[in-house]
Amino acid sequence: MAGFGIFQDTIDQDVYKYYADGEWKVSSSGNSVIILNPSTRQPQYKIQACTQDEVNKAVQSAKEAQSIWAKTPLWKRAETLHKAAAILKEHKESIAGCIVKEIAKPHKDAITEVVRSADLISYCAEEGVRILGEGKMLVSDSFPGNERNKMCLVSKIPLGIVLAIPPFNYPVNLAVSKIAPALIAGNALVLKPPTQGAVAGIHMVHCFHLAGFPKGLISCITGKGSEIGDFLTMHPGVNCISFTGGDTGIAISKKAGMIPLQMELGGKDVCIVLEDADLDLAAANIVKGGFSYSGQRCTAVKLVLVMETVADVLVEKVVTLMSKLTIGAPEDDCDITAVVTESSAKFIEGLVDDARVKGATFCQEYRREGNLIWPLLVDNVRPDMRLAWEEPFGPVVPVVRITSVEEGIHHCNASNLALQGCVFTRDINKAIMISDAMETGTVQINSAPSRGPDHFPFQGLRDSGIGSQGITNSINMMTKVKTTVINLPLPSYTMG
Ligand SMILES: NC(=O)C1=CN([C@@H]2O[C@H](COP(=O)(O)OP(=O)(O)OC[C@H]3O[C@@H](n4cnc5c(N)ncnc54)[C@H](OP(=O)(O)O)[C@@H]3O)[C@@H](O)[C@H]2O)C=CC1
Ligand SMILES: O=C(O)[C@H](O)COP(=O)(O)O
Repeated sequence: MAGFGIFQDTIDQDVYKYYADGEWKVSSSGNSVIILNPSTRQPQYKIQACTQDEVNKAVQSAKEAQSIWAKTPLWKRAETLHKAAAILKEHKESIAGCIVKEIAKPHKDAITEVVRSADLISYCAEEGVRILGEGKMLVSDSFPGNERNKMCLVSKIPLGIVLAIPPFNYPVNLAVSKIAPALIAGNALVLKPPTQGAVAGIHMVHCFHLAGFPKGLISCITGKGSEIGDFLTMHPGVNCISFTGGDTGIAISKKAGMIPLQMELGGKDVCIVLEDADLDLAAANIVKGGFSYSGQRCTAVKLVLVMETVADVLVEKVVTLMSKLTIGAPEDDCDITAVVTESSAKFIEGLVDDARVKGATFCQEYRREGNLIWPLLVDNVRPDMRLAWEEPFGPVVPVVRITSVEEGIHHCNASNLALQGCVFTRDINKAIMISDAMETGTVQINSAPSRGPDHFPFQGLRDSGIGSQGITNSINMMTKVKTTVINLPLPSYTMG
């Protein structure tokens, strides 16, 4: 249960503490932030509103801890990460319980998120041992005009302090996808968890605490992003920012200093369905891709672009499958649960109203109670409607009927968001050509967009991001290359 058993140090009366210098602490601000339960819209948890001074202190102790951690053998770093993974898995129920209450994720999906996160940490530890354990040696005589008198040893070194800012929808998984690569690479880590999801994040950080990392190496600074975010992202002590979220990331990238940035931002993932597609497969993927976690995934199917000739059949199949979705409480494992906040529900409603006024066809009656929105397929969406371009981040999927593949590709490439996309066809040659023409970070052929498995590269083009995630890419991104050149007095050739 949240805040009990091994987690009792994380809470002071009814306010969760923040974590710095190896200890759970109460903020000197005397202020807390209330987290509302999306389903009940009642206060569920309280977290500390940290001060700038507390950020400064956390950064200072991260700096000291990092120099110790950088001297810790790689196998030992990996061993400590494996330990954290095991503790996390052991406490999956408590952590999933927080996820259910804070972000209304269905219980079974919350459990999957925690287990997936533990596996990510372990995989990252193993991958780190492999890729950081080996370097490169270059010799000078491969470049014109040189003899073999210089040997260049290339290795990867830590950046220093990585600032991790994950979004609400995967408060554990998208936090560890930043924490584990940062740590295995020898960095210290400052986490600013999303407010909605912070308590799950605090429980997860406690698992790292119990695993025995040096004090100060990891900290968890809580508070509203709008209040403490700029101070953190512009902090001179931060050497790298790994951020996942919405347009906030664009603003951060403009304000941050000359440090590496990893930005995974929004998506408007299209699903192109051709005449020769397996329409049952496409329909099943549209429903799974569009409505899992009520559409609150950056990789959700956010626009169906279907050839007019098969549109009626596809829409009918999707509507039939949608009628089987259960709607209600995350505790009951319902498929569709309340969206994260009231402002999110209102935003989604605004998109739906716009489509209604402009003449789209509603395949179901629009229904909303509080933050709970019933799943909705909106057919005959046209490019002048907001739903054609904006991401609802909710259980609403628009359908645009197209008369040519080129029209679909054009729509996909005209969007400022370019995370993933998918294409359904039985013709692999067409699939490859369409995939090549789609200017997005990833194209899935005959399956809905998806980030995982977590070692696959994951990236967005245009406003969807900077850099690439995925375990290997994140480890590499959180290191810098260092070279040491051995200069010989005379050229030396092996066996020469
Ligand atoms: N590409 C991807 O992998 C993903 C993209 N997303 C995108 O994220 C959006 C929804 O997630 P959401 O959490 O609402 O996104 P936000 O961008 O609102 O928030 C993301 C994180 O940034 C923090 N934050 C807010 N303001 C600042 C600031 N000024 N400086 C620094 N940090 C700040 C938030 O904290 P706080 O909660 O305290 O405000 C939160 O931790 C959608 O657009 C979605 O597409 C979501 C998941 C994955
Ligand atoms: O945050 C998100 O929405 C993700 O990065 C998507 O992950 P998923 O495809 O595994 O749901």
